[in-house]
Parts: sequence; structure tokens; C-alpha cells
Amino acid sequence: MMASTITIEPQTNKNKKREIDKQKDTILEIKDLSIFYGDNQAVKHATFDIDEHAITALIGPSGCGKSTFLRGINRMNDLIPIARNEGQIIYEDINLLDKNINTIALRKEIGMVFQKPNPFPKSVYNNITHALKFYGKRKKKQLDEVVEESLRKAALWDEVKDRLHESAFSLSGGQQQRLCIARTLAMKPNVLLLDEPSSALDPISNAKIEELILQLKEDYSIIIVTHNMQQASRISDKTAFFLNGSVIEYDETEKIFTNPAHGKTEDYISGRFG
Ligand SMILES: Nc1ncnc2c1ncn2[C@@H]1O[C@H](COP(=O)(O)OP(=O)(O)OP(=O)(O)O)[C@@H](O)[C@H]1O
Repeated sequence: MMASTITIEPQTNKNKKREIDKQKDTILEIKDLSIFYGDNQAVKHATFDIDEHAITALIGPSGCGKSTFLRGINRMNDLIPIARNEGQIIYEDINLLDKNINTIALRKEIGMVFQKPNPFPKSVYNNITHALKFYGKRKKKQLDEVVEESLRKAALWDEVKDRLHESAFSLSGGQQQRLCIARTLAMKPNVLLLDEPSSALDPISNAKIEELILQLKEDYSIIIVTHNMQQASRISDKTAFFLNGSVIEYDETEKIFTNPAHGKTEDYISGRFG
């Protein structure tokens, strides 16, 4: 395999850099981003900055390109043979769409959680440690610490601390989703991409996930796709409204939901279509 000419910075430098970055308010600069599946252009010339330590909601009707956009950020679309990108996504002075990027490092740094909880068919403990072992962390004490820390951050520790060696499938759907979030946090990401993370869950689990996302904002920059307008207005700081692949409006969430600039945004959030 050809060595990457562009890589994500190693963890050792990252914390120092993060301290400096705290003064900066943009984590990702999206510049004229287009994403195609064959001839179908699913994302059209998106250009906007995503804030650091904020929750950004992506809203819009089904098929308007929200998930494609989200998957573009950590290059998950690379796994789809007919998908291709144009434009730039700038993160820490690196264009994430550069073909030489180290996508494994990128996906550690920019983690993703999907709509349906997808734990590995392993114990709760091993769900967290699986990737860590792959990256060479093998000392039990070290692994124990990361398991506890990640589960605490995902607000799951108290519920599972006595069940660490039971199958992840023995957990409820909501617990499984928090386990998937814990698994992502164990990789020490900087950005979390959440694709409708609570839409498959019951209302109580949904509320817990929302509460958790709000807590996580302290330490991570979060981008969430949601169909739930109440959810977007409750938890997000900024909202991007997508329609037919274009970002029609991007602004403070309060502005989008109380005084949108575009009639289409108003029609969508008031339920007139979608
Ligand atoms: N794997 C794929 N292969 C080909 N086309 C795809 C693929 N995934 C999505 N598309 C197409 O890209 C467009 C945008 O789809 P996308 O899933 O990004 O929309 P979305 O806004 O996230 O929709 P939803 O809210 O229903 O999840 C659609 O036309 C869809 O058919």
C-alpha cells in the first residue's frame, strides 16, 4: 500500500493543539462540496463552516442528501464504488477529501454512530476494547480504564458496570446505542457524526440520548442528522436545511425555527412538506 502523504496528526500532539484550537470556532470548513453517485448528484455545492464544540443539525426531507453529506465528512462514501466527491472539507488545515488521506486515522478522529444500534456480537467490554486492541492497546489495566471512561462518558456505566462480560445484545436498544457511542468515544475522536441516532428508539431512550448529546458537546463537535424537528430545535446550536442536495439555509437554530430567511425552510419546519 502506498504511504499517505497526508495524515491526521498523532494523538501526542493533538491535546496540545486542541488547547490552542479551543479559541477557534470553526472545526470544519465545507467548501463547494458536491457528492455524486454515478450521475446522481446527491450533494450540490455545499459551502459552510461547522462550529467547534457545538451541535449542528442537518434537516430536510427524505433523500435530500443529509446522510450522504455526513458520510462524506469521514469518507464513508469511499466504501460505495459509484460515489465520488468534489470540493473540499478542511479540518486542521487538511483537506479530508485528498485522495492520499489516511481514512483509518480519519475515522478515529471523526467518529460515526448510525441510526440502528450496531454493537459487535461480543461482550459489552469487548465492544469497547476491540478497536483499541487492533491499535495495539493490550494492557488490561489500560483497557479497563478506557472501558470505564468511555461508558461513563456515554452515561451507561452505572447500568452496565456489573454486566461488562455479558453479550452486548442482552442490552436494551437504547443501551446498545449508548454502547455504540461509548465505542466511538474510546477512539478519542474530536468530531462525532450522528445519523439519526435515536430515531429507532423508544421515547425514554431517545430522551437519554438527547441528554447525552448535550453533555458531549463540552468535549466534542457534533453533527447530527435528524428528522425530528423538536429534537433539532431542542439540542442543536446551528441548523442546515437541505433540499434536493442543496443547503437552502444554514443559521443559528433559533433563527431557523423562529424566523427562517427562506420560504422553503419555513414550509418544511412547519410540516407543509417532507
Ligand atoms: N449507496 C447509495 N448508492 C446510490 N445512491 C445513493 C446511495 N445512498 C444514497 N443515494 C442517493 O443519494 C440521494 C441522497 O440520499 P441520502 O440518503 O443522502 O438522503 P437523506 O437526506 O439522508 O435521506 P433520508 O432522510 O431518507 O435518510 C438519494 O437520491 C439517494 O437515492
